[in-house]
Amino acid sequence: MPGTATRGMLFGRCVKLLCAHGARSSSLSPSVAVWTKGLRTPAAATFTPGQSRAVRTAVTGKLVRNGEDKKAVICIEGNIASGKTTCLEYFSKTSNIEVLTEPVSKWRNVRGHNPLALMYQDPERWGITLQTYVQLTMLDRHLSSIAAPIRMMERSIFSAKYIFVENLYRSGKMPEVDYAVLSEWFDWITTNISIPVDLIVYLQTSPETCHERLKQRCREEEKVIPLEYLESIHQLYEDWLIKRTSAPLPAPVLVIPADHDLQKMLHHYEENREKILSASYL
Ligand SMILES: Nc1ncnc2c1ncn2[C@@H]1O[C@H](COP(=O)(O)OP(=O)(O)O)[C@@H](O)[C@H]1O
Ligand SMILES: O=c1ccn([C@H]2C[C@H](O)[C@@H](COP(=O)(O)O)O2)c(=O)[nH]1
Repeated sequence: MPGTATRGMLFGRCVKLLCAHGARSSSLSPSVAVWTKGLRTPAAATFTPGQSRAVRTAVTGKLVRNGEDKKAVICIEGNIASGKTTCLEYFSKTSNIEVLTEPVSKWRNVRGHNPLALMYQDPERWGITLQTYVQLTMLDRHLSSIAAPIRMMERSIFSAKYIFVENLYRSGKMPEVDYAVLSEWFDWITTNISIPVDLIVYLQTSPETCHERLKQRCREEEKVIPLEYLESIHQLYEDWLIKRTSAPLPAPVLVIPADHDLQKMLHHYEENREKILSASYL
């Protein structure tokens, strides 16, 4: 129909936009890899041996970043200050693993603005602003090219939506229209773009432990976080990853109790190393 963009055209435009942004922006990873829209029929695949970025197909019909879909993806999930960064730091010393921390520095400074601080000051006004940017930067993290065969990420686009957006909405701090717009974006992204996750490692802590560690870390924006906020986040994580009643699970879950002191946690990580890395054989 004249003047009406088809889903495919919109999709093509979105990819071009991503590429154009990557070419001139310093804040998101450059999107120079070849992208293909997975075909619905595997038999229709064209594959040229020897060309790692040749056209590949997927049975899902989703956009696939060539080559990256073969790599194992492990997401470390948990409450604020549960020890995710510390865990990633530990595994960063392992060859074959590339760790991708949460892009918190971007959330604290986007072109001179601090949406993280604004959200904590006035969630009703700035919740959508922060979470829109979180969604974009997490998507960028999921789609970035890495050299290593195993990608270990701090959180995911899924927890941004299922935990943080959900928490703002359910606590009455996000207007319904903001929630609807964010949900439309999230649904479009997850319907049209392949975001594979092979394993979720859940660092399970009590909200009290996180509150203590949060105070110890002393991040300026987070000084206003009360224990009740961490309790809500904890409950949402438990519903998603343990009770499995709230939202779809993108991958199997490995639970690691994480209230212990640092020494014991490092020991637990070592004990679970094989289980975690076996995600790369899946
Ligand atoms: N097992 C632990 N015991 C005590 N303190 C810890 C432990 N793990 C991390 N910390 C400290 O708690 C704070 C939050 O840890 P961090 O790894 O930054 O959490 P996250 O990335 O989940 O927000 C940091 O100051 C860190 O040094
Ligand atoms: O979707 C999100 C993800 C994170 N945040 C906030 C929560 C914390 O204040 C920081 C970073 O979290 P860490 O657990 O310390 O890594 O970002 C959010 O508001 N929305």
